[in-house]
Amino acid sequence: MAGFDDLASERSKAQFDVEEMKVIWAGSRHTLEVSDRISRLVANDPVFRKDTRTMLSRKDLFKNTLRKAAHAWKRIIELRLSEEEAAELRFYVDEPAFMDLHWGMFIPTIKGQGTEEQQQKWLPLAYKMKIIGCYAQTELGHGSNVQGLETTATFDPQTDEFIIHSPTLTSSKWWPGGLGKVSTHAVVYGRLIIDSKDYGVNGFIVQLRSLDDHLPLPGITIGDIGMKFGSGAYNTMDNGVLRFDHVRIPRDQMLMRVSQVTREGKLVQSNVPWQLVYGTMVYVRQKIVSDASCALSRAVCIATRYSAVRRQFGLQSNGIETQVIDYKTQQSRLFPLLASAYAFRFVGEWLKWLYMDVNQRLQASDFSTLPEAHACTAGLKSLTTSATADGIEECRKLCGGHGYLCSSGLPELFAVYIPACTYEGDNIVLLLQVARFLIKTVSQLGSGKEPVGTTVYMGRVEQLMQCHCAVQKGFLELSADLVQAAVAHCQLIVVSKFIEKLQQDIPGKGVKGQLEALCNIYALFILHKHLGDFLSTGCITPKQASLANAQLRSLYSQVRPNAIALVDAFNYTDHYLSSVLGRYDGNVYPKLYEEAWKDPLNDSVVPDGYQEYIQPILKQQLRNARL
Ligand SMILES: CCCCCCCC/C=C\CCCCCCCCCCCCCC(=O)SCCNC(=O)CCNC(=O)[C@H](O)C(C)(C)COP(=O)(O)OP(=O)(O)OC[C@H]1O[C@@H](n2cnc3c(N)ncnc32)[C@H](O)[C@@H]1OP(=O)(O)O
Ligand SMILES: Cc1cc2nc3c(=O)[nH]c(=O)nc-3n(C[C@H](O)[C@H](O)[C@H](O)COP(=O)(O)OP(=O)(O)OC[C@H]3O[C@@H](n4cnc5c(N)ncnc54)[C@H](O)[C@@H]3O)c2cc1C
Repeated sequence: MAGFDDLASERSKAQFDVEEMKVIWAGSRHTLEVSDRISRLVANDPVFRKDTRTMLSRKDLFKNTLRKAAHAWKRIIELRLSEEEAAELRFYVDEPAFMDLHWGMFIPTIKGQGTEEQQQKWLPLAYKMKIIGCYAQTELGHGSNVQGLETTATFDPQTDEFIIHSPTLTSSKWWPGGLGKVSTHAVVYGRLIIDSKDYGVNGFIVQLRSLDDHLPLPGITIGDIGMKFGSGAYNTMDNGVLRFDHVRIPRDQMLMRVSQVTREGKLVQSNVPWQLVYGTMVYVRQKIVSDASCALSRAVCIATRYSAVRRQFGLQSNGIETQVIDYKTQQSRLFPLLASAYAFRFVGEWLKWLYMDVNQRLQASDFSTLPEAHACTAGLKSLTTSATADGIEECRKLCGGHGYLCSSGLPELFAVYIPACTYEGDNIVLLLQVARFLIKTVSQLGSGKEPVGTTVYMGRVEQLMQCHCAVQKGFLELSADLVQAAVAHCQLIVVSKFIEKLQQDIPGKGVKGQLEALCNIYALFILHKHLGDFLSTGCITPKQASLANAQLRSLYSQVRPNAIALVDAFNYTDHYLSSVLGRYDGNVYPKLYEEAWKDPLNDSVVPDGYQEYIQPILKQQLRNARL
């Protein structure tokens, strides 16, 4: 039968050791073992089913998410899962929920911005989930412009408290995940006011709901901000709205690693840079880059398997049509995405290392690499999420009409993924940060300060000094071009990190060869996409451009027999993929047919509403016909 045979035959053609590639993708043999074990644990647990998610009402969907989160937490305790295993469990449960913000932002903020004492007080409560926290920064009126936040935290020396207040409608906190219905606490960002003087934005731990009956505490108005894009998708999350009416908190609930307010109301700055108030965002952006390769590889896995099963036109001598994966146009759309998934995986690994390195340095009061860590996390978050969002949509189109069905898994994946281009920093705003960093680096070239890290190449480009003079005349005027320059800088990082990966010891028959092909596809595809820029700046000649395109076509042919094995190496379970088109066994058509009958519309042969709305029309037509 088509599908079973097709994928089995594809797998037999692979020219490399798939099991070794799985290790490369996972990062290590140990990580592969953990991820494989936990993915099966989730797939075999009926509480974690997700096949009806897109058909549930918001209330049912949300309650079901609470059920899953509680069950996940129970399993984590019962099985004594390590932090690594718990994170894998969250990944395979595959459902955005309040837990993400509690573990992913609330706890890291206390760790990064709290003093030792504050950590000792709050972290044990948070780790045991005796309190549940979220990250309340964005307001109705300001998200990107953090320094424009309006919430106030005014010090009252009489009582040794801060008074947290929302002075305007636009100062209402708006968007924080987990806030709407679940969180008992939040890190709230607001303007520190002492003696009528504004000292800018700082973080404060604020209790929102009673730990007894979950009702909002006095002075607090709180709720969910409403349905978001798509069915299922991010609607499992209670993104919330929050207003404060002169809510009092003890002074020691201001996060005081960066600056402290004394009992007398004096502001004392510590030796750490004030930018550490933005530290959680660096951490989460780094995480988002790692996650981009997961979302993209998932879409690519579905589209690649389906492209090998789907046949259209080109009747062959044996009487069967051509697999759509054999069309060069399909390959030229699909294989660059396959290469991007691998490229993002490796740059994500590197970024994780960079983040750990900067953290270790921060502990030792070395703040020198913070600007680069900020630029890299901001830029790569922007590049990888934009490419992944576009890539998922391209995979939907690569699957033709069936890609539009929820049962393909692609619509929900797209809907849940696209806010990544906005949250944790709008992608254009973040690229402007990279542009500023690049301009600053260029401006220091003449002063003898050698560029380091990802900007080391700048020391070799003489024309850059002239660029700097031009940019000095108008950063805002040139910002659209500067954003392109920032993207180019980030692409260079992605390609360099892929090349560095290839320089490592890579065991397994044929594995290195496949990765080299993918690396070359990624680099040449980027060149192809921006051919105009490369030609107009004289970086390459027209002859080189045409050679590069010929090389790209030949690389597609090289990857073609290995395509299915390259997506098998992601080691995704059918539960995780949740796609009829991407099934491991390729049994697409019978399952698509079966799936259709599960739709609630098919519960009855004659639909609800027939007698009210359809029958009268039909009868009317009958009368008109008689007339
Ligand atoms: C079903 C359940 C299962 C249960 C299982 C349970 C187990 C769970 C286990 C694990 C789960 C873990 C899951 C983790 C997942 C985490 C997912 C999170 C999801 C994300 C949700 C989204 C959250 C958000 O969106 S939060 C809000 C984010 N907001 C933003 O990003 C705002 C963007 N704006 C800014 O960052 C700034 O305003 C700005 C940078 C744009 C501008 O800043 P500014 O006004 O101060 O101006 P400047 O540009 O002048 O900057 C000044 C100076 O600072 C430097 N700078 C800026 N930013 C930073 C930084 N971040 N770090 C360091 N330095 C920075 C800048 O370069 C300037 O420096 P100069 O030297 O040039 O002065
Ligand atoms: C699903 C989701 C979850 C979220 N979770 C949280 C959370 O848990 N906690 C939290 O605090 N926040 C959260 N947010 C908020 C999120 O961080 C902000 O929406 C994000 O930072 C973008 O800010 P904004 O909405 O103000 O966009 P805006 O800044 O209003 O952007 C609108 C447009 O203006 C452009 N723009 C803005 N400034 C500039 C500039 N200087 N130059 C050029 N163009 C510019 C942008 O590119 C964009 O096109 C979440 C958002 C979403 C969508």
